[in-house]
Amino acid sequence: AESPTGGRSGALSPGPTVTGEVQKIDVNPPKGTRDFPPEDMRLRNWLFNNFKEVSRLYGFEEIDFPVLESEALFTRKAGEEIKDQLYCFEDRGNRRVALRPELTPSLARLVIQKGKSISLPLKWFTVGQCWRYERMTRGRRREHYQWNMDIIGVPGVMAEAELISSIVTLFKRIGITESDVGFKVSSRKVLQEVLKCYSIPDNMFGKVCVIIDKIEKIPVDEIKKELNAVGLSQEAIEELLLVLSVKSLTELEERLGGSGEAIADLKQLFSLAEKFGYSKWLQFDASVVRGLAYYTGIVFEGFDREGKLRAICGGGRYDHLFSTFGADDIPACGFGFGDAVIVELLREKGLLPELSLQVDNIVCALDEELQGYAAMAANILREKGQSVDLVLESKPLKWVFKRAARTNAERLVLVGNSEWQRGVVGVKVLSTGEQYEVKLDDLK
Ligand SMILES: CC(=O)Nc1cnc2ccccc2c1
Repeated sequence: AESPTGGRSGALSPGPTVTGEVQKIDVNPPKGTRDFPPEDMRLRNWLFNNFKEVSRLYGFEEIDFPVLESEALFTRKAGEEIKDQLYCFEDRGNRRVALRPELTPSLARLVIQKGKSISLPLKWFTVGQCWRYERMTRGRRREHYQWNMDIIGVPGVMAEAELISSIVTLFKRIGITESDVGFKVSSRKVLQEVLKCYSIPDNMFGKVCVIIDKIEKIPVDEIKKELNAVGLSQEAIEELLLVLSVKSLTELEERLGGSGEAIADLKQLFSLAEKFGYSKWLQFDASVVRGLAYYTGIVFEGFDREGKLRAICGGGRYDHLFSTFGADDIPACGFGFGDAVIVELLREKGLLPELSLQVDNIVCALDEELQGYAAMAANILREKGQSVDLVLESKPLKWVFKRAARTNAERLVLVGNSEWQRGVVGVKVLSTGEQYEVKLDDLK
């Protein structure tokens, strides 16, 4: 790297400048963010490739959109934490923008943008980085990656059943079973039916759900206070909390009566779970509401049965998100699956995969003037689809063997003078120690 005064210098320590010492930069990533050096990147790719393979198995199409969005996409007025922690700012064009805290609003924006030109149902997925800005306190991460799968245009709970099935498939692929995790399932229509009895206006629904989602995070008195503050009567609050503590569908039916949509949806979902073969993974839990204001129906979250970790994934139906963006409503449901909790779970269960760097060949010239021939050998191997780590400077053989061991190279290909004269190269199979010479063209 050229230092400002043209002297040679290492990559990180620019030489002295004309005006004096240059301040050494901070080599750590910004607060709350992570780097992915090779080893971490191998684990991330392993996880994301599983996400993508499951999406393919379910016939979903991959989409993407900018990490930067108009702030307006996320300014819902339901007291959500995701809005309080929005990573937003004014750009140089004085536009209010935000680093997306979730992916669903972008997906809805794209669906609306595509409008009539797309035929429903849509099955779209993406894996994207999401951001939040928390005051320096909690030292929590400010970014994570989420796998999202969404089905747009299917009103029936077959869509939710299909989505949960895809998550079960993911879990099985990475070695997680129903003894490790489960899904808590409920429907926000339960809350809706209760609130309707107390003539709570619809626009309060999202707010009430966001408050109730905190039921296991803050004291119940605080919940009552917040519910009271948004206008719920004492009686409504008591009834609500009672319904949320219901432990079974049967009990719920007794309480709500068997005619409501909530019961019908949940019964159908549990019977479909039977057919999909993942009944053992599901349990009804009336207290599950999820913290996003736009859910309107079935909601679910994946949890670890030891109860040590935060929700692994979560999702549900959001039939009115599109109208909040000024478009006609389209029935929709989806889920988000983060990249953090699942890794903690795999670590706990000793299921983290051993992913080592692997290269098929290390190719090395035995002396300087043979570099070009080493490049030719590398070229031939690469054209055959073989990976080659080409030694780019003249190095002692000891160094080459050390590197071959570190990179788990399959073979060492040595380009030597006398061999080259005879049109061959030396090959050493590192796992067996077998050595042989071979014509360049016969290298395979
Ligand atoms: C465990 C974890 O990293 N959670 C996390 C980290 N970053 C986020 C960023 C935006 C929204 C949710 C987020 C959640």
